[in-house]
Amino acid sequence: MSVSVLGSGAFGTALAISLAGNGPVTLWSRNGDQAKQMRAARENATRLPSIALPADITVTADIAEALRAATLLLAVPMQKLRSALQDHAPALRGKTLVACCKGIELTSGLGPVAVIKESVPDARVALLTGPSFADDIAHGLPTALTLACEDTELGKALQTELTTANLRLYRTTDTIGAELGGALKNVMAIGCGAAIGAGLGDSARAALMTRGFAEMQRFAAMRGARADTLMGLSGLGDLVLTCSSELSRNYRFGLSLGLNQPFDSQMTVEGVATARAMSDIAAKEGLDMPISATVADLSHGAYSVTEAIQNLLNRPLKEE
Ligand SMILES: NC(=O)C1=CN([C@@H]2O[C@H](COP(=O)(O)OP(=O)(O)OC[C@H]3O[C@@H](n4cnc5c(N)ncnc54)[C@H](O)[C@@H]3O)[C@@H](O)[C@H]2O)C=CC1
Ligand SMILES: O=C(CO)COP(=O)(O)O
Repeated sequence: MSVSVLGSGAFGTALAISLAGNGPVTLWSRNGDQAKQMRAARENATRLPSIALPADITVTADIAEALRAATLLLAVPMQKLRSALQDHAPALRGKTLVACCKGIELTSGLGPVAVIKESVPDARVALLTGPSFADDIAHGLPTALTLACEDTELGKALQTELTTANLRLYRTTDTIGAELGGALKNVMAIGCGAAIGAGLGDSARAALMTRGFAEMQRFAAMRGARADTLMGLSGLGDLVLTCSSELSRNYRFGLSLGLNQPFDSQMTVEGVATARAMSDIAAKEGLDMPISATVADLSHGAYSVTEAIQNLLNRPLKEE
């Protein structure tokens, strides 16, 4: 089997670097100039500077070249996934499409697996998610991720194909639970970053992580996820990583809110749109999701971090 990665940002490039240890990989960029630069410099200077691209990676902007592979990893931001698929939908028919993005689509309220099924109905769909920074993967540091696929046999084949020397894949058939863990932890990471940025301390962060996890579990259960999936790498594992490391862009975005400092608008911060999508859905379903709603409002400048915390602290007392 052969693999291509569509999307040459931080995560797509890191996955290609890791997979090149297994054999040839094609890394596709929609930007011809960027592909040319990466081919010449053998690095992704904007997203993963100073990390060499192994010789087994072919960088291309020619989609036909990338689509020769049977397995395609889709490493684009969640809010861009549908348009990326629509651009090439006829050629994607029958392919195995592995979503590598984390989020809920704002316009539809759907996760990546459902968006792929709608956009390319006869594709074979899976999801790769879990705690991992692109930088760590690209440096060959040990990482464990979840490969989620409703079809057990396809899941096993992909687990074997996409496991590399330093990237160990676990398998589940619960795509809903796996994609919601990855999507919702970004919302909580923004909240935790904001709390730390505003000087509220590590105890406040622990409270936000724990009560945020309760919201993740509530939301995932409403969508039909298995409870144990949320306890695994794709849920709790990624929540812990993202809420506690400044390598996370969602966490750093939160920090900037707490510190009242500007943030680079070119940076992919998936939790902003997902917080909005998640709290809109929760409101419709009558689910209690105060932290998510607060993060959604905070991210759009509705109030300050201090006001947000006061709102959360002043809620009626309840059982844990
Ligand atoms: N960076 C990381 O450490 C990790 C990222 N992820 C997830 O991977 C996804 C992508 O994130 P990054 O690679 O970090 O973002 P990035 O901002 O570094 O790269 C995104 C890439 O997608 C491309 N793109 C955007 N719209 C496109 C379209 N319509 N068609 C084709 N390509 C398009 C951009 O040109 C860019 O190369 C996100 O959902 C993120 O949550 C998951 C795990 C780790
Ligand atoms: O998903 C990630 C870690 O698992 C990357 O987090 P950020 O998108 O916040 O950088």
